[in-house]
Amino acid sequence: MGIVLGDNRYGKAEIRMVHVARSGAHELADLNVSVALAGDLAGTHLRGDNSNVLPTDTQKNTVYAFAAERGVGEIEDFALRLARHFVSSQPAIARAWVAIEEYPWRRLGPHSFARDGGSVRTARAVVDGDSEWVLSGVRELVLMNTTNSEFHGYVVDRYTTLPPTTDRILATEVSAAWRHGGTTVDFGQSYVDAVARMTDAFVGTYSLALQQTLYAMGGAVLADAGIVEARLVLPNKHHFLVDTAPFGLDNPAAVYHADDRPYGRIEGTVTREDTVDAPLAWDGYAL
Ligand SMILES: O=c1[nH]c(=O)c2[nH]c(=O)[nH]c2[nH]1
Repeated sequence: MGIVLGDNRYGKAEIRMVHVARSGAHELADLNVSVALAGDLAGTHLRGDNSNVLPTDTQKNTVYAFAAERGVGEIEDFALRLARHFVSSQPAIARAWVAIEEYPWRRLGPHSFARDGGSVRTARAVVDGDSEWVLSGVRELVLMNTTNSEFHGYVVDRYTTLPPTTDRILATEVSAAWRHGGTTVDFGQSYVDAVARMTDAFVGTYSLALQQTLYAMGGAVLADAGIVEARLVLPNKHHFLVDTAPFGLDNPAAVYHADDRPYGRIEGTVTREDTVDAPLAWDGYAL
């Protein structure tokens, strides 16, 4: 029976780089950069012929060198520069994926910062020959509505114990990513707007299901005409009312147990009607 080499890619993962821009008040970029390359790499797999292999160590150095030469700027632009470089400078490399996470720091002074507990900004640039895609995203965006959430009308079978509710806590930790229609975008402003619109949609939706809230949040991201597709993963962070009757106490929707597992996991994609799918942009992307 013959054995055939299938899809493969390789690269340096999780390059933790901190860049300090020192003109005026210092600017901090705290990044986690991952590179993956694909192309004519059969030789290394089949024979250990590394003549087409740009070492992952060199890829790491390239990330540092690009930051040293021109700074970082918006993470989408930095990812694009890197992905274009690997494809254009390496004849054997046909495709590059560069993913970046940016950790938030709050300014305390001209050269002082506190690591923020807030959400992580993400970006991914994918270059395949002449085709390019850019994704932006957010994760660890934790949101809660303490009312305006109901859940009822669902299927009831012999295993159902969940009571219907007309008033519950709705809480989630948003992981979302969205695809831009182009590559020339003010990514910083676009990110701020997308997160604000998504958050407003969570706050403003009277929810009959987290699925309904997801669709509203995805649609809010697509209110930006430059964004063509949004994918969201919303864990339903269940809050169960504690039974205080054994203590002779009322619990009028005040004391909850915040359960961490198991959780409902609601996933969805929202696209413009006329959008062409971009499977390579999302290939291997885990929200
Ligand atoms: O918003 C919800 N969607 C569900 O699909 C679901 N299932 C469940 O048990 N609780 C909820 N809540």
